[in-house]
Order: sequence, then structure tokens, then C-alpha cells
Amino acid sequence: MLANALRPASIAVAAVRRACVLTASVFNKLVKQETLTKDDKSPVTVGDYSAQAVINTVLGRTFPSDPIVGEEDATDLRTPSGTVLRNRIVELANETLTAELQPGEKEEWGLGPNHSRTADELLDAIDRGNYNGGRTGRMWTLDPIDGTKGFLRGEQYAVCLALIVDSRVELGVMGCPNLPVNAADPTGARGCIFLAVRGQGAYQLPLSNPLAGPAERLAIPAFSAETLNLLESVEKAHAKLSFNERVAQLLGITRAPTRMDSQAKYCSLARGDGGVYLRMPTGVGYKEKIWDHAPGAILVEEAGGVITDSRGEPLDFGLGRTLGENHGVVAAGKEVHSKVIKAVKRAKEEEAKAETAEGH
Ligand SMILES: Nc1ncnc2c1ncn2[C@@H]1O[C@H](COP(=O)(O)O)[C@@H](O)[C@H]1OP(=O)(O)O
Ligand SMILES: [Mg+2]
Ligand SMILES: [Mg+2]
Ligand SMILES: [Mg+2]
Repeated sequence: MLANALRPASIAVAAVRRACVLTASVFNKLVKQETLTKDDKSPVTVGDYSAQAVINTVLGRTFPSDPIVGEEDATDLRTPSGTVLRNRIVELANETLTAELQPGEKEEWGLGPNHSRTADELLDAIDRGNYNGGRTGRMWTLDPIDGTKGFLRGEQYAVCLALIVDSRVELGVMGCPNLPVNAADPTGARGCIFLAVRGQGAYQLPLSNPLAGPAERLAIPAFSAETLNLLESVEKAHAKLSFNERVAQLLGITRAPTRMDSQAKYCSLARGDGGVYLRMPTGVGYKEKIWDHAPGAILVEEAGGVITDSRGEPLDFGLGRTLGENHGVVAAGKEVHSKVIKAVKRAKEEEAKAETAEGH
């Protein structure tokens, strides 16, 4: 199996799998005091913090000189009012790190019954995610729970990790505990890991046993106007869904969009559950973060697709923690992608015309 042959891939898959076990168990026990609201008003749960603690601990052990651009930081957990949350995170992270080794996992990665950490070590691990990113060098980027709102609703979310070298994504791993293994059987088994390695393909692995189980290679299928549909956000504040509707019309799409939280949308695109990922800025000045797109971007590319901003320009992972000025994101199979870019251009022109007519 590819993940086994490549050390960074196998370590990333193992770390993401453990974080998925943790988040899935947190969901079943989550109580209200275990959620905080961040300055940007988004929620963060014990799940987000402990998943970041687990993954950063593994990366700190296996790649001690690699910096990490992670979404969360431990500032709030170091205050007296953070004590209850902190204790819970330490307990959960240790439970996860010390669980028995699975086939393919190695004790030298800092996993297994002998590898309990202190509270300080775990808070420091969370804060290893404070790196600011940049144009050159090797770095990881982590979203310990992408789609926290979906997570809290019991719907889709993803544990997302990518390795970036000189601004190029080289490896992406996404764990989707609630995603059906087969979209055609939505009530069937759930839980998948997606892995992409630059030049080596995109794969779906079983969440229960990703390093030793079967790997299915993914390729975006061809679509016609009749079979095409959009993959878009559930949260209206995250993307301009009215714009998507017009783009769908221009493309002659008749199927309803699939609304789904998190980068699980990229996973769905890579395996052909939907044909277009379309995310347009809402106009409030929000900048997209690199951890929200890096793993998805390489998965789409390795499945044969194209990912750009809404103008057709490549996404730039070398600008720091964000993708810079927000021009949205468009991802699709090659042929569909160029059609979408044209439709987006036309919808933007219409919008500009309407605004001029209204005297804006
Ligand atoms: N105002 C916003 N605009 C766009 N994306 C946002 C905004 N606030 C949070 N996000 C992030 O959007 C992503 C989910 O988007 P969606 O599920 O709609 O595709 C998440 O990464 C979420 O962060 P988080 O990781 O904290 O959940
Ligand atoms: Mg968040
Ligand atoms: Mg996110
Ligand atoms: Mg997140």
C-alpha cells in the first residue's frame, strides 16, 4: 500500500485516523461547556483542540524540525477559566495517543501505551501550530476539525492535514468519520480516509484500518449537463449560494446542489459524487485559510481535476496562513472546470451590470 511505502504519508494517515477516533467519540459525549466561541464568532470544541494536540504531537516526534500552520492555539486553555476544558483535552489526547498500535503503526512515532504526555507537553504541541507559513521551506498545515458547525450538527466534517514544500502541496490526508463509504449507499457504512501524494495518485482508504486495508484509487469521472451538480457549503455565511444558482443555470445543470460541510466536498468531488466544487466569497472580506484547501487541492489534482480561484488563477499556498485576497475557489474535472470558469465570468459580468443599473 502506498501509505506504507512513504513514511510521511503513513505517519499522516495514522495521526489523522487517531484524531478521527477521538472526534467521533467526543461527538457522542459533547456537553455545552466543551465548546468555546472564538473571536471570529466560530465555535471550537474539545474535539478541535485535542485533535490538534494529537496530530501535532505525532508530527513533533516524527518530523521535529517541520513547522506547522495549524488552525487552533492554546491561549484560551492556559487561562484559569480554561482549566476544565484543558483537563478534558489532556485526558482525551492521552487516551488517543496511548491506544494500542494498529497494523502499520510504529511505536517510534510516539504512539502506544507507553506514550502518555503531560498537560504542558500537549498545550505546547497545540501551539506548534503557530507557524505563519510562507513562500519557501517545508511545512505542515492542519485543520483538526474542518466544518466544526457540521461536526456539532452530527453531519459532515473532516480532519485535514497537508504537507507543503516551497508553496506546493505534496501530500494531503483527510479523515471523514461521517462520510458514507459509498455515496450510492448513504445509509450504509461510514468513515473514510482520503490520501493524495504528488505524482502518485488519490486514494480512498477504510477509516477503520487505513494502513493495512484496501486502497481504492480515485479518478474524477466524466459528466454531462444532465449528470453534473454542484457541491457547496451548508452555511450561507461561508459562500455566496445565490451566485452558485446562477452559475448552475448557465451550465444547464438540472440536478439540485449537494450541500455538505467541510473539505468532505473535495473528497466527494474526487470520487465523482458531485461534479463541481464552487465557493464564492460573500463579500465581507473573509480570507480563506490554507488548511481549508491544501489537502483538498492535492486530492482533486491527483484525481485528475483542476483547482483554481474563480478567475482561473492557481491558489497560492505561499502567502502565509491565508490564500490572500479572496477570489473564491473552483474545482472540477478538467473539461468541466473550464466551462465553470466561463460561466462564473459571465455571472460576474451580469452581477456588475445589475449593480450599475441599480446605481451602486
Ligand atoms: N465567514 C466564513 N467564510 C468562509 N468560510 C468560513 C467562514 N467562517 C469559517 N469558515 C470556514 O469555512 C470552512 C467550512 O466551510 P464549509 O463547510 O461551508 O465549506 C471551515 O474551514 C470554517 O472553519 P472551521 O474549520 O472553523 O469550521
Ligand atoms: Mg474553526
Ligand atoms: Mg476549516
Ligand atoms: Mg477547523
